[in-house]
Amino acid sequence: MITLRGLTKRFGGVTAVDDLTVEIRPGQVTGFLGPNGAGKSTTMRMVLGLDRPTAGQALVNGRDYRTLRHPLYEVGALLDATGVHPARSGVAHLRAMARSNGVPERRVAQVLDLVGLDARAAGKPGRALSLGMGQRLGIAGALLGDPPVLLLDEPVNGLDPDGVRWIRGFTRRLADEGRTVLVSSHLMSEMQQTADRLVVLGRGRLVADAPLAELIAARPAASVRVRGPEPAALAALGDRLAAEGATVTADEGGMSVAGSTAGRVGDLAHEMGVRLHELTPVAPSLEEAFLELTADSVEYAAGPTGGGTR
Ligand SMILES: Nc1ncnc2c1ncn2[C@@H]1O[C@H](COP(=O)(O)OP(=O)(O)OP(=O)(O)O)[C@@H](O)[C@H]1O
Repeated sequence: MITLRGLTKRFGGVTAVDDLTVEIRPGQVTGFLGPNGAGKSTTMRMVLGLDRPTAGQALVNGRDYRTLRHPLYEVGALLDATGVHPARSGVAHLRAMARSNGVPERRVAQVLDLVGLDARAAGKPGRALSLGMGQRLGIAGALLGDPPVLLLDEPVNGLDPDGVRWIRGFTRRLADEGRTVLVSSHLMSEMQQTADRLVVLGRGRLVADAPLAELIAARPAASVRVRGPEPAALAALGDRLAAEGATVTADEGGMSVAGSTAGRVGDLAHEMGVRLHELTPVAPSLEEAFLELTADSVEYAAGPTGGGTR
């Protein structure tokens, strides 16, 4: 379990994370979604004790990271690719990590096995690792202490389709084992494939916190597609809808009606005796819904003060 309470981080004049209160629960993959610069990495860094909150709290299993006696046993993280020294092998990296955290060395072979890295791959120096192997190694490191909580920051960035599939399957398995799994991404399409629940950030603020299915269902219908065999009757229907305040755009074989509902268009067509062959609500794509949710922060990211330095 990860608990954020009023979590706030300011860097000079930039509020990277703004009064964030949310609970990330076990047994689920929680997608942490937001455009670049929304504050996802900063939030994860505060959970891991790498950045100190300006205000509020970030708790792992009810405790501040800095008070955990054996943090590797409580929370594992993949923050950036691997952190493996270019000249050091993956297995040497994991052994050093295990030693300095009081994890028995036999666990190294176990985690390599879990992430599907064989001895040959694990024996390569950091500089010879592909991005996909580097991610697996990073996740192996996160799993060394078999922690109940895992944070993965943009784990699929730059991976090939096989690597992406592997990460998706693996995060699912970790959640099914009852762990708390928080996975960040700036891509709605990615989260759609991975997450049970979404926590959406925009400009450091909580924009949504709901099951994925609920967010999908809550998307408003952007417009209604209407087709019929009688152009004149359809045009009359369009005029009535426009008079009610809808925006009607004629297109081939029919029209598109925004600012009304399929129910209203259908009722009116019935009342006017207009034959219809199609009446289809057209929902915006999830990507569009996401952009809408985070529109403020997108503007912010594109604005003159958006691209601050780390
Ligand atoms: N150490 C720092 N010093 C100053 N500003 C920072 C620092 N770290 C982050 N920021 C700023 O805080 C804001 C949030 O950044 P953060 O990296 O947390 O966002 P993000 O959602 O993880 O985006 P990305 O996917 O691009 O990493 C940005 O405006 C960023 O420039």
